[in-house]
Amino acid sequence: MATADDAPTVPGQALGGPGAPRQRRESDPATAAPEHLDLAALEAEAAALLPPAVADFYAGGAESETTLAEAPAAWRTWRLRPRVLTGLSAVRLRTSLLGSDVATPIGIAPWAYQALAHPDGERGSARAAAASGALLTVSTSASAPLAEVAATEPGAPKWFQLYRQHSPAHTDDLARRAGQAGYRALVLTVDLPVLGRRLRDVASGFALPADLPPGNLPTESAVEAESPVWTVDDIARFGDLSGLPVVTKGVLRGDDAARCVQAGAAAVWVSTHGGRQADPAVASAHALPEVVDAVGDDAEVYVDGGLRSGSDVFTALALGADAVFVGRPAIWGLATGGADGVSRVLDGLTAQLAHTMLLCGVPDVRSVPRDAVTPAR
Ligand SMILES: Cc1cc2nc3c(=O)[nH]c(=O)nc-3n(C[C@H](O)[C@H](O)[C@H](O)COP(=O)(O)O)c2cc1C
Ligand SMILES: CC(C)CC(=O)C(=O)O
Repeated sequence: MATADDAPTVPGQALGGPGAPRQRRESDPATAAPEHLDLAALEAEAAALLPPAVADFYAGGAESETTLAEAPAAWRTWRLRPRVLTGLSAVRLRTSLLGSDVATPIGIAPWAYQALAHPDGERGSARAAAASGALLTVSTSASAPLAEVAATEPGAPKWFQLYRQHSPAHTDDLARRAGQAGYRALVLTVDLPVLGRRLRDVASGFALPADLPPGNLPTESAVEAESPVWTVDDIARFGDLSGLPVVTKGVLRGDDAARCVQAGAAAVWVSTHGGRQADPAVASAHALPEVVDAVGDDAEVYVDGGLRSGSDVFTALALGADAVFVGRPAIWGLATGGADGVSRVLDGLTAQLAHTMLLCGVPDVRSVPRDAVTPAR
């Protein structure tokens, strides 16, 4: 429902109000109707299904995990200011991101090695994104080749996330191939000049299994294959190589955002990399307003990190984000239910967003007013 074109979202029908058909069991988070999405239960279910070291790799952050822990709480430092008596009975969820039409402003963040979570892997995420009308960002460190993921639901919009490789020729080749394969933007992840110190992985001895498909990487050790330093000149260079608009992911400061846009970035993506890089880093929810102010109308702004409910998403949109992305919720969906599990997460969060919009009297995801939220006192 929530992803239908301009179809109205009516609380009584679409959000499981009185008389709404109930097709799935409420007690099972993996099969619950979207409005009953229980991410905490899904997270626990995923952790129980996965080998402990893999579960820790997905769940973990860097250093003291302060940023990781604070991310969801930071969204909850904002409060909704519902507008009443608006007569609103339907909301619009559809929007456009760098010219691609999407049915929801909630996309899938790039995350590595998806075959470790479920055999559906990245192709499953691509099917889910297409089914939910959501944007998919595919990691350089995918466990499937970029062209194969692009060819899964080829009509659905996908972006390719680029890490710089040891070999400049390999990095250039990935950028070119991303453009040729039909990706619609190139996302340079700029917050990983070195890998964050992830103590859970040290403790567990996490290592990639020898039989994990190499995807886009020429060596057996994907993490060590990266030599990840970007400069601002790379924005124009990789835009030219790929023929794609460039997004810089991992920006937390207004001055950096302005530099990116000046250098030609079409969008800036506020992110702490899921608390896996600098720690303790400012929460995305607190960095977002500064970046939005610095960018103005010159580029799009996205955000990720700790978004776990429709009201979190609503807050991000009110603070000026054009779209949000989820990492771990998509991981939990894939681990517990493959492609269908990812779709349930996307549809559930989108349904929650629609619900919040109705409660707050906001008709359109493209224009959630800044004064729809206020700091908690
Ligand atoms: C297991 C895992 C793998 C990730 N792999 C990548 C990656 O390959 N490239 C990238 O740019 N970001 C990567 N990220 C960061 C995500 O894109 C995203 O910024 C983060 O997960 C958002 O926070 P959330 O998990 O709280 O939603 C990864 C995150 C996790 C948890
Ligand atoms: C290959 C890794 C660097 C993937 C990643 O971004 C992460 O684990 O956070």
